[in-house]
Amino acid sequence: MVALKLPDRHSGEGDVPHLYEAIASDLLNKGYSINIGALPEALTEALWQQVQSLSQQEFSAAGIGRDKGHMVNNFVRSDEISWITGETDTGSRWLDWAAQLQAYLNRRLLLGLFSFESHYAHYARGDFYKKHLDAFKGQANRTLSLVVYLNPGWQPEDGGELVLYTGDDGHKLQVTPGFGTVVAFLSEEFPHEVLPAQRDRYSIAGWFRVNTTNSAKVDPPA
Ligand SMILES: O=C(O)CCC(=O)C(=O)O
Ligand SMILES: [Fe+2]
Repeated sequence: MVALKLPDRHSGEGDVPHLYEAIASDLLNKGYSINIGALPEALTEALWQQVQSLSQQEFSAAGIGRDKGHMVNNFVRSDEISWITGETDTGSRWLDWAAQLQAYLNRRLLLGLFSFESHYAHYARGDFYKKHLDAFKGQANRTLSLVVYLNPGWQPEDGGELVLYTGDDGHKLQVTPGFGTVVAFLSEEFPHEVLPAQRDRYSIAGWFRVNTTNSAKVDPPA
């Protein structure tokens, strides 16, 4: 008798269109998407291994704002970050996964996402990130925020939820930072915060940008 092997949705990084489509349709309908434990398991495991192997030296205090405006402000956020590059196998697998998501969203939603940057974040016990927006309206910088959590066995009493303010009426959602959960939201639309956790909390935060190199100069005059 021939044993049929059923495809395992989480067996590899190849089977991603289902998740990409879930994110695309959620963004279209609501502007945000929450997918519990949805990142391919092998990739989540590898990222978890990597974040655990980073030494304290490879993390630095997270700042607010970019370039000259960049400031470390422990009143707003107290986590530490480490930028992800394609120099390691795991880093490049993650960046490939994000690039495929970018390509899918551009095809499906015509978002015109152009670049992606991301970092690991470590919130030690008690760390937080107060309510903020990842981008400011009118400055076409960060368009889509993406967060993935790397915390096996997270319990409700561990805290550390992401609070996403989804409505003008103050309506909010709380997301448990559980292993492989993937959250995406339009950066200009959704204020959010990270509540203090009772144990170490690991994540990746990333942002897709549109191309801001002065399109007026590049486009031919009408
Ligand atoms: O870790 C999270 O849940 C969100 C992090 C965040 O808001 C940020 O890094 O901008
Ligand atoms: Fe944020």
